[in-house]
Amino acid sequence: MGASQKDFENAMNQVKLLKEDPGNEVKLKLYALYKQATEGPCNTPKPGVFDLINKAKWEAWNALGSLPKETARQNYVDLVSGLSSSSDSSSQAKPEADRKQAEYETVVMTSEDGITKIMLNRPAKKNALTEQMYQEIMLALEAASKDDSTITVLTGNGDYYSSGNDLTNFTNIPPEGVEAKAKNSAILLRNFVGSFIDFPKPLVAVVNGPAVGISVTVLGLFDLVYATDRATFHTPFSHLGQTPEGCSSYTFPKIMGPAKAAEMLIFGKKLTAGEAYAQGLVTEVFPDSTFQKEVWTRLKAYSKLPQNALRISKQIIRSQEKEKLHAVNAKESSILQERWLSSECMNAIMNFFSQKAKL
Ligand SMILES: CCCCCC/C=C/C(=O)SCCNC(=O)CCNC(=O)[C@H](O)C(C)(C)COP(=O)(O)OP(=O)(O)OC[C@H]1O[C@@H](n2cnc3c(N)ncnc32)[C@H](O)[C@@H]1OP(=O)(O)O
Repeated sequence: MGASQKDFENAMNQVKLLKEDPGNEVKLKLYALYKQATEGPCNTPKPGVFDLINKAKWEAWNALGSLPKETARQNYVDLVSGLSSSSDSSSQAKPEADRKQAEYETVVMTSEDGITKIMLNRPAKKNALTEQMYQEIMLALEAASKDDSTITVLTGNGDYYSSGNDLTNFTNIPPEGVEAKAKNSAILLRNFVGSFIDFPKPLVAVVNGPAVGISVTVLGLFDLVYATDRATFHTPFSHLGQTPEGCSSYTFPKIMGPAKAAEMLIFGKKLTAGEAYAQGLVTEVFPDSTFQKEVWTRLKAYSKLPQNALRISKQIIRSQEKEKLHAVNAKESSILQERWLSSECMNAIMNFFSQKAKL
């Protein structure tokens, strides 16, 4: 079977994460394969002789002749995969501990006692999610889905679980790049949430402090949510001129009923950990002083349960509504793509940075 649209989109995102410049020749190949995969054979007039860069790009695309779109997509994915592994090869010589860490800059991934822990690691910024961080979480989830651990945990370093989307993701964009930015962000969002929908093993959120925005909404896709009593749950989408994501427009009304979901998702009501527990978003709340000890003791016991039974049970539950979740995710992402272009949203983000509107 050839590369899927999702493999192709993942490969496009991986290109942005390459640590080393792959050089002009490879960049031209990537460009040509991308055009062929998305538009088919070269269909534009040859640029003039002095337009050197566009001429080189055109020639690379044109050289692919009538290569089918699907083959171009597969070749693009293969080329990126080769680049990613060769850019990792320098780290492969390093000791095991170093190697694991070298792959990620914004998360820390560790595996012990049958539990893989993915820890968001920008404590000074309250673990706000940059584009790099979305990518690294997806890569970490992919790795966790294939490792030999039984349970996967997402948690935060420092006093916050996460303050949600890093609002700098939407700053310093030149006017002519705004639409492309919204489109790429919607693709990234859809892939990010998709990796939670598809995650095959039991997934646990260890909510070590306040959670905001997308870090709250995706909780509806976890199997267990353990929270410290210091945690709060806040989805200030309307304040930001935005709309719900993370499948919360579907999962929250199911979990807590439409009235309580509306309070959170439309009116931005911030819940305490106790309220989130009462509404079914949180599995259990622990006193902050014993939170880490109690949670990890519990998870270590769970991780000794038969691995396949856990995984299969999760998959039976998820399979009932996987298709629905993907459809909701696609819709929410496409609505947000429009929202990000609105003056309501742009003004709210500017306000945050001018310190007028801390939420
Ligand atoms: C690819 C795109 C996908 C998009 C998906 C859609 C997602 C939507 C959402 O997640 S919406 C929610 C967005 N988040 C917020 O609106 C939270 C904004 N932050 C705050 O309101 C506050 O920072 C706080 C309440 C989280 C914490 O307040 P406080 O305790 O007073 O700390 P500071 O504000 O001083 O924060 C310390 C430091 O961190 C920076 N920071 C915190 N959160 C964010 C953020 N979300 N984006 C960017 N930067 C953030 C803050 O600016 C401070 O930086 P500084 O020390 O001043 O350099």
